[in-house]
Amino acid sequence: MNYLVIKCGGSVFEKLPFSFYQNITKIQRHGYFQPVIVHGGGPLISRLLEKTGVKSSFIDGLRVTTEEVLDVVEMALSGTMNKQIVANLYKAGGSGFGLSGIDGSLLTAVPAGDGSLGYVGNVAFVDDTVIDNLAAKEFIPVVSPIAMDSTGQKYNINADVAAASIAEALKAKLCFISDIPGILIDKDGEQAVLHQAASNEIEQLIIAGVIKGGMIPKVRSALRALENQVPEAAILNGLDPDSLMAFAKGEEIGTKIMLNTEAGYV
Ligand SMILES: Nc1ncnc2c1ncn2[C@@H]1O[C@H](COP(=O)(O)OP(=O)(O)O)[C@@H](O)[C@H]1O
Ligand SMILES: CC(=O)N[C@@H](CCC(=O)OP(=O)(O)O)C(=O)O
Repeated sequence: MNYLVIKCGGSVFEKLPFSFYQNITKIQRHGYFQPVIVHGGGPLISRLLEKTGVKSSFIDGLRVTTEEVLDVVEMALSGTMNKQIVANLYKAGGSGFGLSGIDGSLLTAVPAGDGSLGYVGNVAFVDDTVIDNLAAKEFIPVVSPIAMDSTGQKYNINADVAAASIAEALKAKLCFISDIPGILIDKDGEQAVLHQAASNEIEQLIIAGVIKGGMIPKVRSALRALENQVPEAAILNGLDPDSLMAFAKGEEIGTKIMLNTEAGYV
């Protein structure tokens, strides 16, 4: 199956035009790709945490996750966000199937980093047969990034990380739908979109503080995916109703993330 992994960011979710969902169903119906949606929901999680008085902080764009935070993350992602995306797809004529990384053991997690992030995980294994089975029935999988380890302990996976891992397993093209037109840099005192970004430039931009916060897991996950047989990765603007379809048709749009070798660096 020719998959396209579409990571839908919480930053843009509430502002996405209806045509975004229509385009996903068109991409499937016209046979461009079988879409797989992986979604975040950072702003909703933050709002719910604030309401319940639970404090959380970020390290390099990753939310430090205590047991209390994890409960809220799961509620927001696997509940509200996941089902709203399935409902939006339905209104656009598509058949979404909502699941988290826990369901069918789609994603197996391992703890991320040195433990200072709490219950934040990385993906050790993706059971792509779960996706294949849904796609064979013409469902559009809609995945929330919660996963278990081999003992059944749950983890909060950053949605960019989960999307990249799923794209790696499916060897699929990958796009990150966010609230910016791509990686923004300062050019002659004005903000400009970097249309292509290679590994070495990306690391320099992180060190310089130009790429920060939630953009860090996005670019790092994209680079890792490209190193693991993902053919293409781009950051697209969800507010531009044509960007997803343009990417699906092979046009260069947003920021194309590239490995150094691809970009001509040694
Ligand atoms: N150089 C950069 N160019 C564009 N956005 C950046 C950059 N550095 C940091 N960001 C931030 O990254 C955000 C996107 O990441 P995030 O908030 O996690 O979004 P999403 O929910 O779509 O994953 C942008 O809204 C912007 O505030
Ligand atoms: C570990 C980690 O950072 N998890 C994220 C999961 C949601 C997410 O990634 O949402 P966006 O795509 O909207 O950023 C979080 O708790 O916010």
